[in-house]
Amino acid sequence: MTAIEVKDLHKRYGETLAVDGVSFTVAAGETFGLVGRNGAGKTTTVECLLGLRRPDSGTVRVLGLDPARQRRTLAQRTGAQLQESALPARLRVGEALRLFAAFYRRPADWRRVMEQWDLEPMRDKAFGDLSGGQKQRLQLALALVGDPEVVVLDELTTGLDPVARRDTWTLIGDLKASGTTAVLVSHFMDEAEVLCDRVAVFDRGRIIAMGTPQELIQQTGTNSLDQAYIALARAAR
Ligand SMILES: Nc1ncnc2c1ncn2[C@@H]1O[C@H](COP(=O)(O)OP(=O)(O)OP(=O)(O)O)[C@@H](O)[C@H]1O
Repeated sequence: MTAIEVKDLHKRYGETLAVDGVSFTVAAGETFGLVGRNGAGKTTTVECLLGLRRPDSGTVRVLGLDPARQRRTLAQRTGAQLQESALPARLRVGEALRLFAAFYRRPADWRRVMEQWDLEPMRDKAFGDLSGGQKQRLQLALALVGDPEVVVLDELTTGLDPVARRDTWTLIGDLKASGTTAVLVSHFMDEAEVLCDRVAVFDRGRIIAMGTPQELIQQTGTNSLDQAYIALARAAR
């Protein structure tokens, strides 16, 4: 079953062509990675998946719905952690999780999610007083508290310490085992290699390569996704 279908997506901001004919599908239960240089169009693409931006042209379907027209219905079935999203500074960790859970008709147990993401010790701490990595962990927990069928995680482990990063990989592994479809945007190729079933490499608004990490490694005659990515990015210049 297909969870996400993107066909010939175009999005322009004034003079900037941010997304220039992107197409891909993500199967239900798949973990799909979007990698590529700064400004390559990854965030714009995921914002179109979530209905936060309206495509100029092309088709986007998530769980069979059009995000631009059915955003509220879709929001019940999706979760998202986006770059630089902020919460009110005084909102406490426990309150944020309880509040977000209440947005959903069938949420996960927010207390359990709080424990999973190691947020229990800072339950009564205000968002504004959290460290960068703690904020990031809270954002990830909030993305998952609705027990979504599709989750979009933009820069999954940016700002996390090495231990929190590995813990996050384990939790994403659990998510995968539970059958959740995940779209990960990442600049860490080691992470994409371990977590993603398939990866799309973005460059200047286009997908220049797509496949399993192993396929991309073989295609470029390299030994890791990191090396494969660098070879692909250089060849595209
Ligand atoms: N709201 C906006 N207004 C104008 N231009 C924008 C806007 N958002 C993004 N852009 C431009 O669109 C292009 C694609 O940006 P986008 O954020 O989608 O890239 P990205 O691949 O997610 O980058 P990064 O890895 O740096 O997060 C960039 O050239 C960016 O400057």
